[in-house]
Amino acid sequence: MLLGVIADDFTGASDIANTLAKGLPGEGGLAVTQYLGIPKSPAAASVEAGVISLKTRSAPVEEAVAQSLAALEWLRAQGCEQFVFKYCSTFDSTPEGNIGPVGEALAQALGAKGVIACPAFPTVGRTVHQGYLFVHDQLLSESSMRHHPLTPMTDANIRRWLGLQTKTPVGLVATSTVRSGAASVRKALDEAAADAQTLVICDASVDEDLVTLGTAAAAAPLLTGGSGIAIGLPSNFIRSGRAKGSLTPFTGVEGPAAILAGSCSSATRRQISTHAQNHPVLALDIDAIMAGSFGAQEIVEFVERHAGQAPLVYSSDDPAEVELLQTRYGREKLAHRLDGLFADVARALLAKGIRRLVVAGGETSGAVAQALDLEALTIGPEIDPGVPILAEADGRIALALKSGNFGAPDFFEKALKMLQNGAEH
Ligand SMILES: Nc1ncnc2c1ncn2[C@@H]1O[C@H](COP(=O)(O)OP(=O)(O)O)[C@@H](O)[C@H]1O
Ligand SMILES: O=C(O)[C@@H](O)C(=O)COP(=O)(O)O
Repeated sequence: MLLGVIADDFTGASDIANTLAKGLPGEGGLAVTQYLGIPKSPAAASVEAGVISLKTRSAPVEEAVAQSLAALEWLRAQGCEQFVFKYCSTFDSTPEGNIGPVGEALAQALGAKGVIACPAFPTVGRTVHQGYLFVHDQLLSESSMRHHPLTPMTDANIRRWLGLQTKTPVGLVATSTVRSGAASVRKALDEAAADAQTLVICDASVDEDLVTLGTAAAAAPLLTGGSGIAIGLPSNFIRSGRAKGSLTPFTGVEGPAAILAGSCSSATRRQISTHAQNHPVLALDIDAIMAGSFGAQEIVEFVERHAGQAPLVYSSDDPAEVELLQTRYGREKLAHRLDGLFADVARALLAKGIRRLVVAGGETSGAVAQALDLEALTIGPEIDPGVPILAEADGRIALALKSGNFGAPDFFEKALKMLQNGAEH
């Protein structure tokens, strides 16, 4: 294994696995496997990039650090030469963490300073200018991310926000330096290192900026960022002859299907209303769930009753209702209960022979994937930017784990078709 990625949630892991598998146009990507948690056995010899999905984005800081270091150890034991810490393109974190503490702990373990920190993902509108993160034409703090149920993002100055989380000062490499080329970026990162800066926010607003950052970091032990930071990395390995440059084939999986959505993001809510126009949907009654009068069994019955019609079950709600429910039940208790419910539903559906499953939301996907006890998934074609098809090696089940904010309004129908037919939907 050449490249090891530690991702702080499961959808984010799919997102960067997709970037690495795709590579640059005309060059091909790396042979990527997404692991669900830290594997218990060694990786297959054919794997060039291993992406470990953790569920540490909203975990207590010490737990997130410990799990990330354990993932680093496993990847080191597989022979990785370089490591990436993948977090969200909207920098999902709180003033306590976990981007800062995990980034600093990994850097310390690898003896790295002047480490790139760049959440930019221009394809989906995430760009960084002078250390300020934009979501399309809005500052992060003016976007719908200010209402996120677990990590409300209220400051777009991510250098300042990250500074609240770190022990060492946070640097900045601005666009003017990035546009001067990889050598200038390298020099700026070396200067940052000499100045005791561990993490350095790097501006990027187009893919070419990210390729420049990737080239500048060809020999760096550690990079951190969104999936965009990986755009230039396969090239480093392919051009130096260390990787072949390949595309993973996927032929499709036939059989029962379902969609589960726990994401409350505006993109997911739009996808739910689009899907509801011509498919059966079940909106969960949260009060009934919290009272124990409605649960996994009723949900599975709904899915079975609508077999063949792409049934969708969702807990998603608008920010005002989410706030109300959180006040009523407590933010963590509610999220824990809903994540657990989706996990129970997924386990029951798998036992009943589900073959295609689409899940919306990072925390929700983490809970579901853990419940399904899947260890390693290969990466198939991209459904929408940042969301690939995932398949178990033995072909038992194909999945799409969709980041809350990703995907076009018709994502759910398109995803189920692609899980069935491969790239031809
Ligand atoms: N109606 C709801 N009210 C409050 N919290 C909810 C509701 N529905 C889902 N949640 C919780 O909100 C969180 C959404 O996070 P996540 O699944 O990561 O979605 P996203 O990818 O949009 O961030 C989950 O922990 C989920 O359990
Ligand atoms: O970087 C991104 O935006 C995604 O890969 C991601 O991590 C999104 O997380 P969720 O919205 O919690 O799924």
